[in-house]
Amino acid sequence: MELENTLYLDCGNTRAKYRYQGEYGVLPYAEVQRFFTDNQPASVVYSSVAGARQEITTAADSLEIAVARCTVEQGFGDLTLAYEDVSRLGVDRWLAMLQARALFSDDYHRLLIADAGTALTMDILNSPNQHAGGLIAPGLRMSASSLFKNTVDLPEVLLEDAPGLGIDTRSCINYGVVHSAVALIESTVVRFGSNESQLIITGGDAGLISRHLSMPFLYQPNLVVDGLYLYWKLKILGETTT
Ligand SMILES: Nc1ncnc2c1ncn2[C@@H]1O[C@H](COP(=O)(O)OP(=O)(O)O)[C@@H](O)[C@H]1O
Ligand SMILES: CC(C)(COP(=O)(O)O)[C@@H](O)C(=O)NCCC(=O)O
Ligand SMILES: [K+]
Repeated sequence: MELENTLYLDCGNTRAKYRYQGEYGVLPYAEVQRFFTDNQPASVVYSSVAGARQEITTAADSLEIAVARCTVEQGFGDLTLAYEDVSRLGVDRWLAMLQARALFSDDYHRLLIADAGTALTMDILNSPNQHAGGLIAPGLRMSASSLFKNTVDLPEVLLEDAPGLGIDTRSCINYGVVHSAVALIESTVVRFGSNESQLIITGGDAGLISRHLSMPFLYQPNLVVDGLYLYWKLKILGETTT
């Protein structure tokens, strides 16, 4: 499989993100077939937090495109994962860690990664090759919708920026949801970081959250899909050198 005409797809719980011929985008699952037909990638490499994705295998089969699926491997690239059963670790979290290490390969800091997608996850690398562990919390949209679903009187809120304390129900929900994520990220950095820590933030809600972070951070919108590209590059190079 070649690298550049390969379509890289990171499939999250909400939607897929792609990297193709150096470009990035969001791909709703309903549009996978059309995207494959229009672009005719030479091959597809994908990661998925929800098992095999039928939209991808069906579209690829119909156009005779080769497909490979990325799964978590303990020790890959010398990264030791904190999970005993690494098959339980979300592949998106793993790819984010692989890419974060690559970004700081020359100038190493303790790395803290926050991925604000459907769920909000964090992972901490104490040293380049050592995953210390992480956390999983509800994502912003999920938090807002759980308030709506589990109460009589709260409305469904479309999240937006939360500059100050709420002055009506919607703005109170907005503030509470956005700032609970901000507070979780900041407290995790304070607790598990060091003077040399680097916070990296990605995911669909990273923009909304990072506006309120009172500490330095690096925004990497394509962290996971770039990690998938890196994974595949290492896999291919590894395969050709052995
Ligand atoms: N246009 C959008 N469609 C869906 N989610 C969006 C959109 N814009 C922002 N979001 C937020 O981004 C989250 C999904 O982020 P994303 O990183 O794509 O998730 P995942 O990797 O879990 O599929 C949603 O839960 C929502 O809070
Ligand atoms: C925690 C997640 C739901 C996050 O998924 P996402 O928000 O990217 O859709 C996903 O990484 C997952 O299903 N993980 C498996 C459980 C674990 O990581 O322990
Ligand atoms: K996530």
